[in-house]
Amino acid sequence: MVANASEKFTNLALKLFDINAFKFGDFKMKVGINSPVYFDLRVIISHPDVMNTVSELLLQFLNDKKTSCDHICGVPYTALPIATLVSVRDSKPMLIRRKEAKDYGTKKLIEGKYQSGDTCLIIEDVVTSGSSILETVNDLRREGIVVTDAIVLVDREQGGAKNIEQNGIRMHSLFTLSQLLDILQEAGKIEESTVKAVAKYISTCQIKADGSMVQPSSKAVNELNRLKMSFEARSNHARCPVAKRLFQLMAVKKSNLCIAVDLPKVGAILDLVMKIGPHICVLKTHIDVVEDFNENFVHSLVALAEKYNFLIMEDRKFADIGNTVSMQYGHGLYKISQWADLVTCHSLPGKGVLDGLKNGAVDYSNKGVFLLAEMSCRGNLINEKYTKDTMELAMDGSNNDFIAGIVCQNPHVVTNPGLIQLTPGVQISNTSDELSQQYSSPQSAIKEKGADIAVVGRGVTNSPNVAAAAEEYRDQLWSAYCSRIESEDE
Ligand SMILES: O=c1ccn([C@@H]2O[C@H](COP(=O)(O)O)[C@@H](O)[C@H]2O)c(=O)[nH]1
Repeated sequence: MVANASEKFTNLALKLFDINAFKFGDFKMKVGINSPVYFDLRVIISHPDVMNTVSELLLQFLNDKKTSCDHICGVPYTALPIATLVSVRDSKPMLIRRKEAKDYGTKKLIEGKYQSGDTCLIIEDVVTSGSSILETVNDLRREGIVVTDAIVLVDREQGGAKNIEQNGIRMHSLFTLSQLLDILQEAGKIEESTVKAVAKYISTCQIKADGSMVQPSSKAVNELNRLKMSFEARSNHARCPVAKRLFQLMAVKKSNLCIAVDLPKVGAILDLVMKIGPHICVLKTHIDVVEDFNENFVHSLVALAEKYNFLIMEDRKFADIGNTVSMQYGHGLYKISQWADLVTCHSLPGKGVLDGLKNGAVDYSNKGVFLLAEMSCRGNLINEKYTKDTMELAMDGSNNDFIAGIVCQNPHVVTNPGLIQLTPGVQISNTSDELSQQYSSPQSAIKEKGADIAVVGRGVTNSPNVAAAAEEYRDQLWSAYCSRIESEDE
């Protein structure tokens, strides 16, 4: 069946969300204020079907508006490929505005064949203040080219249209931010609280063409800053059912403590879990260090998890091709998928590792994954690009019902309030061990590193009184979380 125009718009909006062309959370903007919504339409060049639809809808929109022109010019850089497609579809010659004039040859700023008095339509991906459009318009006008209209894919509704119109240019948009929010909410992709948070931000954060705020005194608050949100509120933003459950469990139990039970004997593990169970939200295992593993052990562990209301995470750090990971997760001696609510996984193999995990679970709707974006040990080889690419994988629309959170060490990695930051390397009395592990205090893990859940291993398991130690860590971590969400500072 062929989609009608309105279905095409809706489908495009949903597809843009799924490919991460825009996201919700806490993002630093050019104007210096953090925004709850961020557009990155550069990603669409990796999706020819999206490029095709965008150019088709732009052309249709322009024809409907009867906007005529001699040339088309995209604002560099993101809009350049879009403008190229529209130019080809419409058989309309293109102009390219260089960001800097060449310092050799023709030294031209505007490339393409034109004459003074020709008309040109501007194409842009996203408009905030409109300053990028105006820079392009000014250079075209200096060459005598007449510009009266600009079309953008998304208008963030932060004053750009007005700023551009004050310079004699009509601005058209395929989508306004409000329209996108409506479509996403209608499709169940975002919550009402997200829509409200964005609307509040937009109304307080109108921007002039020079980048300054219209009302500099008004405090634009980003209500989607996860570091300031309660776990209850964040449970509404979780796309992964296990993450939702974990947020709620943490709020009810007032615990953001995960204990790593890296002990070799099942008896010792079960004995410890009975003592620490009341204080933890997650119990983390390394099942392959257990010397006397047997099926009864995992049954007992699951029973204790039910009794004390915590989730079980197997820190397997899967890192192989999908087929191998599928077997490691669902089969073998440990049959991890049968008893662990959560597992950890390296992003190194890419999407295939997640597909493998999904394949290895009988029903992955009650399972979740924490992706490793950073590690706690000194000298680890993870760099910024790896961390960023890991987050792209985590945010991919096809995985977000399976990704419960991220293992990392700094507060800027997780921007989405629906994802949980898990931070290992926490101890009160030591700052390192002899094998490169690095520790921070419970307060520093929560308030400086941005942890939602802190992982404590030997800090508890080596204590002569594990129950008291667990209680101490739990109290310190929970009060650091309460003070983080209550404090006024950014
Ligand atoms: O970057 C990472 C990832 C995982 N871990 C795991 O956490 C615990 C830490 O134990 P401690 O005794 O508190 O050092 C352990 O199970 C690691 O495998 C990590 O430390 N760092």
